[in-house]
Amino acid sequence: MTTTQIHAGDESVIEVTDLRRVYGGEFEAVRGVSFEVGRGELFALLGTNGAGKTSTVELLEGLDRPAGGQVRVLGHDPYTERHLVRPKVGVMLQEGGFPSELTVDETVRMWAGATSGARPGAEALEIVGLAKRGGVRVKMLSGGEKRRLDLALALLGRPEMLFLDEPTTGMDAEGRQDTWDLVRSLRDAGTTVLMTTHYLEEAESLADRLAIMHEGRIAASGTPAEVTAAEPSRISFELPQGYFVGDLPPLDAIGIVGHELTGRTVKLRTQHLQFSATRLLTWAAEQNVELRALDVRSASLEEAFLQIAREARSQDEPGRRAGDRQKEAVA
Ligand SMILES: Nc1ncnc2c1ncn2[C@@H]1O[C@H](COP(=O)(O)OP(=O)(O)OP(=O)(O)O)[C@@H](O)[C@H]1O
Repeated sequence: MTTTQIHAGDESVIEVTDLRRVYGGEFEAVRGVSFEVGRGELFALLGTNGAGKTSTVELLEGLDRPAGGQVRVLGHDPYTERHLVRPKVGVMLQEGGFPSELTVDETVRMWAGATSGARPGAEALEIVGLAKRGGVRVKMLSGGEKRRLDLALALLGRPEMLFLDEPTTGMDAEGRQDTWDLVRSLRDAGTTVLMTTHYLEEAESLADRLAIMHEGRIAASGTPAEVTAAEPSRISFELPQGYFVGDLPPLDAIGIVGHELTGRTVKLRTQHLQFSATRLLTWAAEQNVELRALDVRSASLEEAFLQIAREARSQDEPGRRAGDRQKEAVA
């Protein structure tokens, strides 16, 4: 899928049109990105390292003037009308950067002083599960706890719109799950959320819609189901004793677009999972054989992401032959 424009529902909280960002007058980190985020939606921006996610989000936060294109957040230009946008927006940056000698309580108080209509600090700490850590110096917090503190600060102003830049980096599995529950509950309460993440499972679990960036452009976009639907599903099993791959029904006739044999384990890829699996199981029943270690699954977002990244890279290398790309797709 290579959609470059993403449409939100009825009311757009974020509208990005042909956005560009250039560093040092020559390096174009964001090269014509367009998408919309609707009110109450959770939108995830994914991408390879250096794809331009942070560069894009910083423009949405009004930290720089775009080199080209347009950004509207809550109906305003976040750079020239920052004073109108900032009070309604919560931002959790990748690096919080608050003084590490202060305690958690002192940090929250300091931040609340600079936030209009701030909720009580204790309430923000309670929401993120840091209520009992108020007296601890920031430098003594674990990486995951620091991310929770970042989130508490972003929530102080009861934001309509929340920017989360890699919100669960450094958290253990439980902390990550708690943060996911929290982000979901904020979204369910009507907060619009735009997050970047390296964890594809996080995007798959949380995002209503997402975009995958590669080298400054959107390479794929849609709901997690739409993005993964374009990728082949997998069927794997152990070849029954005494059988060879050639004994299976003709693979192209049952919708298989790629196969691999490792020892006796067969891995098949198909765009028509139900059709291929039914034909294969019918064959097994007719042969009266059991397909041991049978595993049938749709593509995960991770597989879709890796494939999109591979395709994007191969398009960057026009000298590569189409056959090479096919081999990679089968692997
Ligand atoms: N201040 C800067 N000056 C020059 N180049 C920059 C600057 N900030 C980022 N870049 C470059 O712009 C590109 C996009 O960077 P950006 O941080 O937006 O990517 P990202 O998708 O957020 O990456 P990551 O997943 O690694 O955080 C990278 O090539 C990066 O090296």
